[in-house]
Amino acid sequence: MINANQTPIESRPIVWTIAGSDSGGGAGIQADLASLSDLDCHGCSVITAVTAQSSVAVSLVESVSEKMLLSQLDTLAADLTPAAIKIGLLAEQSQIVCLARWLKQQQQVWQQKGISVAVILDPVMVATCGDALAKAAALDFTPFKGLLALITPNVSELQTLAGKTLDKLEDCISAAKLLSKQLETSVLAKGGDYGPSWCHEQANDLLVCSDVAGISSQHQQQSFWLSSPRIDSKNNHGTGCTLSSAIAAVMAHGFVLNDAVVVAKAYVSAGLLASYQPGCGAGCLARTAWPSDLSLFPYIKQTTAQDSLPSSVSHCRQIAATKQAGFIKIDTPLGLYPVVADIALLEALLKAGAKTIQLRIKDTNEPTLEEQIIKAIALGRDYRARVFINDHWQLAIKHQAYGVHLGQEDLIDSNLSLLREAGIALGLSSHSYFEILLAKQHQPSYMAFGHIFATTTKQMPSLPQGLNKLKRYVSLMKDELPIVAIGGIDAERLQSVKTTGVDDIAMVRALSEADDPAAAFQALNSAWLEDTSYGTQ
Ligand SMILES: Cc1ncc(COP(=O)(O)OP(=O)(O)O)c(N)n1
Ligand SMILES: Cc1nc(C(=O)O)sc1CCOP(=O)(O)O
Ligand SMILES: [Mg+2]
Repeated sequence: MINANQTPIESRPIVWTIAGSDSGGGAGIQADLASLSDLDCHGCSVITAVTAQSSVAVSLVESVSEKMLLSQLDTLAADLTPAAIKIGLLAEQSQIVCLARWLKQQQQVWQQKGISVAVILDPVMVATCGDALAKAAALDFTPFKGLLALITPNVSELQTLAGKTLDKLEDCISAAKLLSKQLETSVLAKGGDYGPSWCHEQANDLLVCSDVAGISSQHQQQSFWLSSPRIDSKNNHGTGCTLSSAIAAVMAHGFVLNDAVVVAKAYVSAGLLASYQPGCGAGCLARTAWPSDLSLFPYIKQTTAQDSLPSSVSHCRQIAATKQAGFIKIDTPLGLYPVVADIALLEALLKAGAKTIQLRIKDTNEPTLEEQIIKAIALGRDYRARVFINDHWQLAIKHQAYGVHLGQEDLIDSNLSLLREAGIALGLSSHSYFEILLAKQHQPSYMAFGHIFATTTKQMPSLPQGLNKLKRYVSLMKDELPIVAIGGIDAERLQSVKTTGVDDIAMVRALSEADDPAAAFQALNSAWLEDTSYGTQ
């Protein structure tokens, strides 16, 4: 049965896996294709090597010939253009050189056609049972320099690539950053395997971002710890293959790299929780579809100058829970939420019945800024409405506003403790899974997801999210806190936004550019309220 969030079969993005065949079925091409299909993609395969493998041993590895490798690549390229590529086992150095050369040429062809293809490399060297898969002890991946979106070594692979042991946390961080520079790619250094002492308690992966397309400038060239509780399962054969193919799948659906990593991590956690053992050795992960259980997603912590590891996940979650106590919980719908740039429109919309409204004055040098904020807060009291002040959190505290709306960039210069102590409600913007997880850690009163459709109101670094992404975000956050959709929403699009199950909608131009904003508000508000009951959509 197809659920509401599934992509129709005919519009599934194509993802290639270039990897080895695992006759045991738990890893390699077999795990990749199962994951790709489970995540609503059409998987194509380029087999690099055939392995005679079970869950307990690798008996034989035979690489395919260069002719066969290239023939598979050319045949696929002529017909089945990928949205993303995952590369797994490359059994010998000559395959690395051959594939990198082919990829370099093909990327130029795709670029000329305006097609962008993210390539994820999982530098597989050893099978879970401990037997070697690749011919050389240390493969050299430098031919892939500049061709990858992400490389995903585990600790032992990172050690091999770095040419030294990485017992100390600082060494591991430096090695990941160095690899990122050497290959000009983002790096996900996986701590999931039970390796050095710093990755015992939980699965801590280090994401080093390098020129990631479509993410906030604030996260560019930064590093993040992604921490998940360690799932104590011996059935972990194919974990790395599943993770990297899931990252490719999520990117193929148009999500940015950082999102793909956190969704794939949640997918792997869910797969491990439901894992099974078909043979005598390590069993394999279950395929459990696109994850929407928030507890499976990692806790994110940006690395600091000290590069300290986050304390345990439960400790981080406890801190988040303590913070939650401060921010106001919104228990009646925000409804149709106008965002306005002046007091006259604010008053007209309050008169028309708006119960939530935001004053958004972007010019910090506006001489009447404080005066307008004072007036907006007073009008909110008169009309018993929730008035949110955009950006100017100090003035909001000074004049005791109901709420403040902040973007994630605004958080750098704001003091959330002061806002919490002042009893002020907080709305936070999010533009991706990654930002949602970060925003959630502050336990705001509501979250706004945008921009759903193209907007001219504001220059956005990200692409419009569209309804499919909004649906995924809503299924992740529904019942956690109120979710507002913003960006390009108007009378025509209102019903389609409603079908995503989002709680509330915010609008700028649909009201400010209407001939009669008050009448427009009333018409849009009635359309929004029609057949909508809070929390049960
Ligand atoms: C309801 C709502 N959602 C999103 C925003 C955008 O906030 P932010 O990202 O801080 O951008 P600016 O509005 O400050 O340009 C918002 N204001 N309101
Ligand atoms: C102010 C704002 N913030 C957005 C976000 O995605 O964070 S989109 C947006 C503008 C929304 O304006 P309109 O309704 O005119 O498209
Ligand atoms: Mg802002």
